[in-house]
Amino acid sequence: MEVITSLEMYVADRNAEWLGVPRLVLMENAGAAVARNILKKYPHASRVLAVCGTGDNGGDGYVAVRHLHAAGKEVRVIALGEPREELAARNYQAVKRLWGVEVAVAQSPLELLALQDWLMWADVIIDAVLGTGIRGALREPHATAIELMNIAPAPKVAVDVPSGLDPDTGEVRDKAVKAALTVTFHKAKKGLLAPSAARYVGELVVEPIGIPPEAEVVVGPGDFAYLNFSRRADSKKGDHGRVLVVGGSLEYSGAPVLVAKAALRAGVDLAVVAAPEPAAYAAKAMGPDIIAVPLEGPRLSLKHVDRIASLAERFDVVAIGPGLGTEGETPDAVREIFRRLTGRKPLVADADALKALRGEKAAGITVYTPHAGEFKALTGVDPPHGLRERVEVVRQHASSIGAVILLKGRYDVISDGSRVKVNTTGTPAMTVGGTGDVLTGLVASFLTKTTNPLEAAAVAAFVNGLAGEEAAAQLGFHITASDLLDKIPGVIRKFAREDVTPASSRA
Ligand SMILES: NC(=O)C1=CN([C@@H]2O[C@H](COP(=O)(O)OP(=O)(O)OC[C@H]3O[C@@H](n4cnc5c(N)ncnc54)[C@H](O)[C@@H]3O)[C@@H](O)[C@H]2O)[C@@H](O)CC1
Ligand SMILES: [K+]
Repeated sequence: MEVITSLEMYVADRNAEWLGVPRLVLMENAGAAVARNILKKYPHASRVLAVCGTGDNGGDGYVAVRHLHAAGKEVRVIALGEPREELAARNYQAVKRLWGVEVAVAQSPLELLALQDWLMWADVIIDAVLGTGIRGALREPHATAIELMNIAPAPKVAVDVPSGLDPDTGEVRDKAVKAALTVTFHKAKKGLLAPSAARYVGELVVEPIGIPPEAEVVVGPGDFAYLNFSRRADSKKGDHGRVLVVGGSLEYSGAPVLVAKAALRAGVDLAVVAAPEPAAYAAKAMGPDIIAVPLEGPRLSLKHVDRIASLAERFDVVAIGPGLGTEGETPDAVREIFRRLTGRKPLVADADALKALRGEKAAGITVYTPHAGEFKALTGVDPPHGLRERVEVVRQHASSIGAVILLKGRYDVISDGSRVKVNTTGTPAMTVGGTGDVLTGLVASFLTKTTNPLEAAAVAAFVNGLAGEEAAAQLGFHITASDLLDKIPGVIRKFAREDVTPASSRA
């Protein structure tokens, strides 16, 4: 049986909406599936009681109530408060307009106890109190509701997850509904299959609710849930990421600057460019936001390796490649730096660095961001044109190298060797030079916001593509990579939760 975590489910749900399947439709399908299963399993039950929490699990419960009412059942509802979120609230209001459906709101254990005869009245009880949104120890009146449902003789049908059970681990901290039937949605929540969960879950039915399979592959707004953009009120400089960019040469000075600026725009505190002297001085001249460390000579060479390795100690992520070139000792120096750092420091390798890394194995958190030509240089293989074949080739090479590979293209393909994501944002206007450097900066920045490099790369590709789309909406095919930089904050703010959390209690 295929399983899914509650976080993966949250992501798929948001990405389904992005793909054009509204969440209200998913909720409708979920609630209808619960009703259908009740009618099938308990055809002779005539009285149904739904106990609904204030989240979307309760929302599913209200939908089920509508369908059972339409099927001619006598239905009552105990609401543990008025729903706060829009979708559940809409279904709650719709239930209140039904003729003959009695709704009682019980927000305390006492109010629930007064409704005990409703629990005894029912032939079937729908448990729509808590689903994948359960957090921490049970609060009231939820704890009492679970206890009273378990005392009632009628069989319980759990919506998605028996309330009180951890959907990811199957653990029951306090108490949980002992269901006769659990109707879960899309895929089995992981915790439902834990051996200890069996006595709560009862019979398990998995119902599709219209989430397209693409919603688990395509990068969308849901994927931001893997990244932490919040800041504590007592944050200090450096807490939100320090990125070291190793790039540039006599010939190229702009590339590492684009990487650093993109990382800053995406929300790191510090981005430092370590570059050969001519590129470092040019970088400094490119604006007050850039700190540059000059490396003696016109290009990266073996004599710089020690310096870079010790400098890297003070950073959270190292991005290497843009503008380095492939002349002289540079490829040897790249390989040496890579060997010293891989497994010890999260790394992003791009551009000329990729050409030097053929045959190298990566360890720890490492992301490669090749375009088709660099992929060939890195692996010896031309990426196939068909998406399915491309996905498979990227997955195989990611697995054998031990890195996340983000293959740029019309559709970006991202894999860590087992999982695969595909990004569809972007525009042909982005073929202009430098957009890949911006992407590298985004990946580096996002590696400071998650421990999941696949998702850091996936969200980076998504943001980069949308920044390009927004710039092109204004300037058409006349954008430059710098235009993307200005669009990054707006794109991130559209999708990320950027709240300020309370100061830590530690001094
Ligand atoms: N893909 C999805 O995520 C879908 C979710 N749906 C339903 O939505 C559910 C998830 O909805 P939500 O994220 O709103 O979460 P829930 O409805 O599971 O729970 C959140 C509510 O419970 C309260 N709560 C959380 N922990 C508590 C505790 N320990 N004690 C007391 N109260 C607590 C919260 O304050 C909030 O009101 C799923 O289980 C499923 O039933 C479906 O509508 C369709 C698709
Ligand atoms: K439930």
